[in-house]
Order: sequence, then C-alpha cells, then structure tokens
Amino acid sequence: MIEFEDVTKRYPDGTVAVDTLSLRIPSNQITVFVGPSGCGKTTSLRMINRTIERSSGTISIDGTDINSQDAVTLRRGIGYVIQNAGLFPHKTVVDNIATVPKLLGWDKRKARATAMELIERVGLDPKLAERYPAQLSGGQQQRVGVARALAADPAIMLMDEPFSAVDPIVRHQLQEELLRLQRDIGKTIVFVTHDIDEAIKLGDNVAVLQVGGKLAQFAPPAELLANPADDFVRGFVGQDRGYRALTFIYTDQLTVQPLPDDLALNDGVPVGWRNGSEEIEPVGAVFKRGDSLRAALDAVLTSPNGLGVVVDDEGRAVGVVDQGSVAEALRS
Ligand SMILES: Nc1ncnc2c1ncn2[C@@H]1O[C@H](COP(=O)(O)OP(=O)(O)OP(=O)(O)O)[C@@H](O)[C@H]1O
Repeated sequence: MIEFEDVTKRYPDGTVAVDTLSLRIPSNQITVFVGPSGCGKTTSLRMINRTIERSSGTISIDGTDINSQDAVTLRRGIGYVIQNAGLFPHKTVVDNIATVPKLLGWDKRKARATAMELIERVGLDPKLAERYPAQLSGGQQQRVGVARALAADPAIMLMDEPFSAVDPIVRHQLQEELLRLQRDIGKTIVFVTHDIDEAIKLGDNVAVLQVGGKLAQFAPPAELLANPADDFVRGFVGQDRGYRALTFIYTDQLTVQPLPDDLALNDGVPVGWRNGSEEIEPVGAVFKRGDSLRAALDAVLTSPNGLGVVVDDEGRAVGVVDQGSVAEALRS
C-alpha cells in the first residue's frame, strides 16, 4: 500500500500544487488520479518516486517512509511511464527496455533476454527489437515505454498520461492491453489522466482531485458514478453518468435470438447486414455474453437495423438481441 498522509507540495514560487492530501493506494490494483488541468495529479504522482520532493506530510510504501531510503534506489524500484514514452532516441528498442536492469547490474545476457520477453508481453513484434524509437509508431513507442517500466519487475508502476498522445483507436488498444497485462502481473499501478472515461475504464479505484490537489472523492468507478460526493465530482463525471454506469451492470436477462439470414458472415464472423442491394451495411459494435449492459446498448444503437450481434470469444456470431430486450433489461 502507498499511503499519503497530509502531503503538501508548495513550489518555490508559492504555488500550492497539492494541499494536505491523505490517501491510501491499495497494492496490486490500478488507482487512477483524475481531475482538471493543474489540479496536482502529476505533482502527486511524482512525489511517490521523489522526482518531486514533497514540502510536508508523509508518503510511505508498505509502512516505510519513502524518505528513509536513497531517492535513486527508490526510483529504480518503481516503474515510470510518461506521455510520448520518453524513450532514449539513440538506443534501440531492446536497449531502451534493458536500461534499468543494466543500471541494477544484471548481466547483459539476462537483461536482454528479459527485454525480449517483455517485447512480446506488451504485444510488440520481436522484429522491432533492433529499431530505434523514431522508427516506431506512437502506439508502439508507448508499448516500449510500458515494457521499459516493467523490465526490473517493480512492485509499483507510475503512469503519467501514458496514452494521451495517440489516436483514439490506438488508445483503446493500449488500454485493453494494459488491463490484460495487469491481470497477469498484478502490479500496484498509479495512473494519471484528465479523461474520466479512461479513469472509469482502467481504475479499480479513482481519486478525483480538484485544483490545489484536494481530494474530492476516492472510490471504485461504479460508486463514483452512482454516488458522486459533491457537485464538483458530479460535474466532472458528467451529465451522462447514468449511461456510463451501465458499464458496471451485467445481465443475463437479454433474450438472444437465432442469427437472421440477412447477417452476412465470413467464417462465422459477422461482416455486415444485407439490405437488399449489392452493398452490405456495417454491423456496428458487437458484444459478448457476459459483457456489460453498456456494450449491449452500444451494439443495438450502432446497428443499422437495431439488432445487436452477440459473438463468442473468437468473434463468431452466436445470436442477436433486439432493442426491446435491452430496454427490458434496462428497466429491471
Ligand atoms: N515547477 C513548478 N513551479 C511552480 N508551479 C508548478 C510547477 N510545476 C507545476 N506547478 C503548478 O502546480 C499546479 C499543479 O500542477 P500539476 O502538473 O501537478 O497538475 P496536473 O493536474 O498534472 O495538470 P495537467 O493535467 O495540466 O498536466 C499547477 O498550478 C502548476 O502550474
């Protein structure tokens, strides 16, 4: 557990970026700091690895004050991922990832072998290992950034707006990858974002901060949406929090109907709806049994004929649901 107790950061010019922040960040979960620009998210995050020193209060990791150990040693034991990845431009991908293990004195072969393993683990093609960062896409660079942060197998990983500079599709893929990776590695992740959707999607817990680093609410996302602590949180979470809250509602009450003939399939995978002309219309979003009600609603809303397609783990269509069935589940 990482614990903030009455932590304040006052910069030399007098700006109070964080004001008596108290917070307990549970181990082996993702905790997201979210809030408007300038509310002190980055300052709070960087005080954990002491790249910014607090002015007063205590930060402890598993009961030990972080000021009781050498800052450089502390930092090497904590993974850190930033926006635009911050890779070393003159080092190859594999050498970027092996940086901290080498600093920690691992032998070269072990550091390299670990780096190669991580390349695959974060979903990168091993052929990219000898490329330089400038020869990668933004999304690939971010994956290298995550692999580099994980290289020395730290218990804690700090991530500061890591996916903000990539386009929405890549961002979605990186978020999914992070959740998949976290299911395997179970690190204590502290993640900064200004995007409430990202916070809700990734966080086991979400800390909503307001300007001055004041904690407005600390809660799991479903709780934040259902019971915002005050008007600030309500406003920040947004008008459509009812819709977002559907992300956390699962139902087995949807009536799944057999596949209609006008759904075009390729090897079982839905590719479009036939509408009587030569053209086929896009399927829209699909969802799996066991997905949230939000996914089911998305599927019927984005379908050209109001039928949402249900797929199995391999993406093959298994049935459809209609708007009435989703509305019934919403009502109950
Ligand atoms: N080195 C500094 N000197 C003085 N003030 C600073 C310094 N760094 C940050 N600040 C101020 O501290 C406050 C908090 O900044 P911080 O970067 O922690 O916020 P943030 O929530 O991460 O913002 P953003 O989402 O815009 O990145 C802001 O008012 C900022 O201007």
